[in-house]
Amino acid sequence: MWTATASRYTLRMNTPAFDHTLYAGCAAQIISHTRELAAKGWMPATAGNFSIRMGAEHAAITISGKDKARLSEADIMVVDMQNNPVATHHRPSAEAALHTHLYRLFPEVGAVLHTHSPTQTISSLLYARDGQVLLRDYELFKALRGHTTHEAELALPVVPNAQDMDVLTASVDKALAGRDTWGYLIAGHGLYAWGRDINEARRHLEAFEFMLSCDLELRKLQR
Ligand SMILES: CSCCC(=O)C(=O)COP(=O)(O)O
Ligand SMILES: [Zn+2]
Repeated sequence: MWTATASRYTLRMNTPAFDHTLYAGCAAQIISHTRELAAKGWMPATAGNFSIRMGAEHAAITISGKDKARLSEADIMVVDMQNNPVATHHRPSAEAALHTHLYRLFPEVGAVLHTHSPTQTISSLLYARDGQVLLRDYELFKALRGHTTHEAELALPVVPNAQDMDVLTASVDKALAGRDTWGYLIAGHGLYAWGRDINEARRHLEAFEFMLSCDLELRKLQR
């Protein structure tokens, strides 16, 4: 009886908390995308955070405060869907709650990317009062999953910034209700974009960045 109990205990102790091979693959993808986007100047001064879903219960995510231009595998950790660190004492991104919120809300979401480019930050401040940026007639709508034509109007939500993640998550919940979007802006802060995998999330992020930069240029010309 004692032996059986002991061996069951040992078995549980040896069970890994997550699939390490899957984690290593996710970490490699996060590292290459963060490096490329940091090189564009979209992640200054340690800003931004990236994650990839690892099944129903876990996500690989950047550790808080790291220089996103110089990440190595040791800078990527695993959290559960309530933002608790898994098998590590590291602290996840200060905005991990915004990532897991999207994974809980949308089962098809496989990756979440957050950057702080100047264009994203300026647009988010310009449109903070409106609560959205209205984008019209861009061919690049077709880079967004589910969009097949430029003949459309797309509202990118803008939520107020907050340091309290419960407050911020509640604002995002409200802004996303009944809306079909692959991203949102946080005022004075930056852009969140997501997709079924990291390549799709990156495409969505770049499409939003491009359309927001066109919008800013148009505003200058129309003055
Ligand atoms: C230095 S930028 C302020 C924090 C932030 O907005 C961000 O995106 C990075 O925070 P993290 O904890 O993920 O490093
Ligand atoms: Zn941020």
